[in-house]
Amino acid sequence: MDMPRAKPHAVVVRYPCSGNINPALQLAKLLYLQGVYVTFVNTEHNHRRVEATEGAEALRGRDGFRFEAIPDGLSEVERGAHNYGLSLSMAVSQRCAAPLRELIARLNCTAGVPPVTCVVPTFMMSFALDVARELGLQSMALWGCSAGALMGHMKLRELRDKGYFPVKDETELETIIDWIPGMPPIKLGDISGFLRRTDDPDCFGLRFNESETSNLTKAGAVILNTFDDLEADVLSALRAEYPHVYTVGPLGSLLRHHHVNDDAATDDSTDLSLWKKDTEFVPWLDAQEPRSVVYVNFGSHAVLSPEQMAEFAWGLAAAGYPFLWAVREGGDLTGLPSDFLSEVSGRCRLTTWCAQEQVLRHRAVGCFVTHNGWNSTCESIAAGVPMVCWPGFADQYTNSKYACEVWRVGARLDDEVRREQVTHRVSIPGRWARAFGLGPSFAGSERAQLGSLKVLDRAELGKLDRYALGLARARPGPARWLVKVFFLRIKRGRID
Ligand SMILES: O=c1ccn([C@@H]2O[C@H](COP(=O)(O)OP(=O)(O)O[C@H]3O[C@H](CO)[C@@H](O)[C@H](O)[C@H]3O)[C@@H](O)[C@H]2O)c(=O)[nH]1
Repeated sequence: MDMPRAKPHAVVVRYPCSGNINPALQLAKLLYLQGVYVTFVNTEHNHRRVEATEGAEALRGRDGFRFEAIPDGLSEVERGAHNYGLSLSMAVSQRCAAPLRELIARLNCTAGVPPVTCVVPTFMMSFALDVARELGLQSMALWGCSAGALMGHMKLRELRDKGYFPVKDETELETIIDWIPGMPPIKLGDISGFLRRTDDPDCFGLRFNESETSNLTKAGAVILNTFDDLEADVLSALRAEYPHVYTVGPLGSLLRHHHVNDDAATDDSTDLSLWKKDTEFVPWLDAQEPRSVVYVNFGSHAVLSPEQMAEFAWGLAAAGYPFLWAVREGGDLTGLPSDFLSEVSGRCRLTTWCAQEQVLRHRAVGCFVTHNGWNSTCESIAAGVPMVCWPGFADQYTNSKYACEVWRVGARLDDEVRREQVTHRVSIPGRWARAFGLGPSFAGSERAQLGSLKVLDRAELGKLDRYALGLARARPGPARWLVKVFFLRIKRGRID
């Protein structure tokens, strides 16, 4: 008599920075909703942080979805050091393989838990791909950034070989690179923020990104949190070189689709955060005019100097719009000029770490001043909110380039931020909104100023979201792969 087949069991291992937590959890939850047993692995440090912000209950998991933790290999001295991010990358890549092996062995001996069949690491966790190969397991790597950023990263070695970097001075970052397949002509400095490191061309970050990108080819499949209609050209160029590249995004949209259609998905206990999420801004937002609020949030890594804080503060103040500004580090406002808060009293709401998707989807929000982390970029596009872009490192320059020049849903700030430019840029979407009758008034002369910025309206942008959802239901395309091929392959053990 045939024994019933055990459920496939995916171990999702995410890089321990906050930007990864949402897409990795969304993917894990989608796998779970497709009947895959999921173990979601945090580092012990982040596991404790999530417990502290969300409560132990949030990590309890449920039948078929468990949370586990492995050490990140970082000593407390290293954790407190200035270059914490680099030490973390080094420690994770060199010291986490053994704990992961032990975890998989323990899971395989746990009663009621099906044997592990697949390892799903996020980018920068390629040690997990080696562990999978060693144990004879399938593997898929989640690239949490855009296809454009992946193509740029894939070309780092070639750029080095062709002598484009190390750059001698910053003007060379303006060099236009027009030979990367599928990509529009792009400034060297927009291909990856790491190329901007003129002081240390051999920096660990750049080398690590280079090697981790080429290690992606060790995975049975590389899955991207994007969708074909957003990045058609670069995706087809990528697939010509790497046939195992698949699009599964926007993961947030797909999950929302499940929330609508699947009662089992409505319990959202896999939505976790490393910071306590502020939702107290909601009544304040409710009281604002439609599309009148400028939302400012530079994600989980950016640390602004006091001078940059002052330029943003006075630039926002002069624009005259109400604004919601996330100032991290436990609400440390020491960087803000002392007379600033009294100047903007009543139309400024400060927060620390907020429920960003909720903010972006609120009718009062008309513009997003962002660092262009990929998740923020996708969330803004899906919510139909135009962006004012101020990228700071890594893939954020590529995302900003696409947002401003390819999709034309954003306007870029200079690297050296100036208050006048902040005022001007955040005003564009506001004026544009009024032009379309969404705000109180429109002065005809302003239309000319809008000419250079073709911002789509919220309804048009919302189509992107709906289109992605449509694909999930019926149409051939990226989400079809997620829903059908991906899961069937995992279930049948045919990822190769
Ligand atoms: O107050 C906040 C701020 C952010 N978020 C969420 O946190 C995530 C932030 O992700 P992202 O916009 O990608 O920014 P980072 O955290 O800075 O992301 C890192 O990881 C990304 C890929 O996952 C890269 O694209 C970025 O360059 C890198 O900085 C998003 O889902 C936001 O909704 C909140 O919920 N509340």
